[in-house]
Amino acid sequence: MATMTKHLPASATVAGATPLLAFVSAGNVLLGHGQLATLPRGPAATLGARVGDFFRAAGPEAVLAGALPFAREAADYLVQPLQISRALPAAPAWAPLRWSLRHEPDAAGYAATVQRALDLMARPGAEPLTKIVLSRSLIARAERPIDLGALLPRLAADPAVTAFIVPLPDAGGAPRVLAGATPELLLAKQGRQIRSHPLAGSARRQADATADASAAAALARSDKDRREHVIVADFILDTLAPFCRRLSAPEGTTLFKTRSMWHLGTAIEGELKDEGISSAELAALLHPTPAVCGLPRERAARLIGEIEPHDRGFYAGAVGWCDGRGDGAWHVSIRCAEIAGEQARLYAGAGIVPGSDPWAEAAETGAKYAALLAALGIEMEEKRP
Ligand SMILES: C=C(O[C@H]1C=CC=C(C(=O)O)[C@@H]1O)C(=O)O
Repeated sequence: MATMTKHLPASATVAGATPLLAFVSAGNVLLGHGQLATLPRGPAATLGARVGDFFRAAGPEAVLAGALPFAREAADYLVQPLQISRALPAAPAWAPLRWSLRHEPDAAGYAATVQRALDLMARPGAEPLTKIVLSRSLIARAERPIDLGALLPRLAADPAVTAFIVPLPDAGGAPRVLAGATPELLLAKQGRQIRSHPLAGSARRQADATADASAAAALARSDKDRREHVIVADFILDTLAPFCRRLSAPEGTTLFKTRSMWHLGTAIEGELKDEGISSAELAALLHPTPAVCGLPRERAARLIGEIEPHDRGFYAGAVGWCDGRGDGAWHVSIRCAEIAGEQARLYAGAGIVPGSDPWAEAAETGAKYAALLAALGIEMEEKRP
């Protein structure tokens, strides 16, 4: 049986201090304070077994929360908080920061990578690449450390997202967290009931109401975006079907909006055959879906590793929590940044299918930074040269 590491850091204190971890969505708050234990770390394929061992020892009331990295083979980081609270404490005021910004790559470099992927897709091969999600990152450096307690309510200002802050494993420098405002539910489980709400297919929101409605209507009609989306919804339905006695997407694909983006979304609901399977195990099976990786999954993941200039780390992974009954909620870790001290590394990706326009995809990734830019108080305008 896997062993647990237990330690009680000096910061293991009370509700009210900056939490160790947080999930905040409309009407739902889960804050974890202090770190009681760490789940032995491992790859996605062993998460279900490790979580099962953990709760057999820790009992049904315990909670594990944390992050799965993008790469299925890389080690996850889940912790058991010492204390849970369900209300947001009064937040410290946000003190505006001065920022220096560096793109990795910039829009032109990203568009060139997209073109490379499109060329690969056009080449006939034994294992055709149907979709790949390519990302880029933006390194933002402030003159002072970023105040996570003040950032959390700013991330949660949009009721359409789940704001989150989760600790990341020690990398030698300042303590690291992944903080974000994700709109995408990978998997939620309560008893036998499961839900997933994949998103793929995007358009930037517009300030003018008429232009905004036209952007949404164009997205709903877009063949490229619908193809991008259907691949994700079908992958999730196919992966979950063997575990379910009922599984459906009752409303079909609909438009979903955050404050900065329109998306195509599909609300999937199901009833498990065996409610004993944990939400963590199901999330680890689904992850990474073609909303962040591609199809076929292994080929897309390999190519992402080869052609993206940065390591995704915990971006485009999953963040969430699970209790001893297996209930829990796991979200796709997008619209997020890895934050350590005064630095935030923001990430944004876009799904590429035959017919994608490299510059339009670069603009889409620029738009997807908006949620984090607004929360961090960064003004950025990226112009096509
Ligand atoms: C990969 C990201 O978004 C995914 C989720 C929604 C829409 C997407 C798209 O239209 O490409 C992406 O699949 C990201 O925000 O970094």
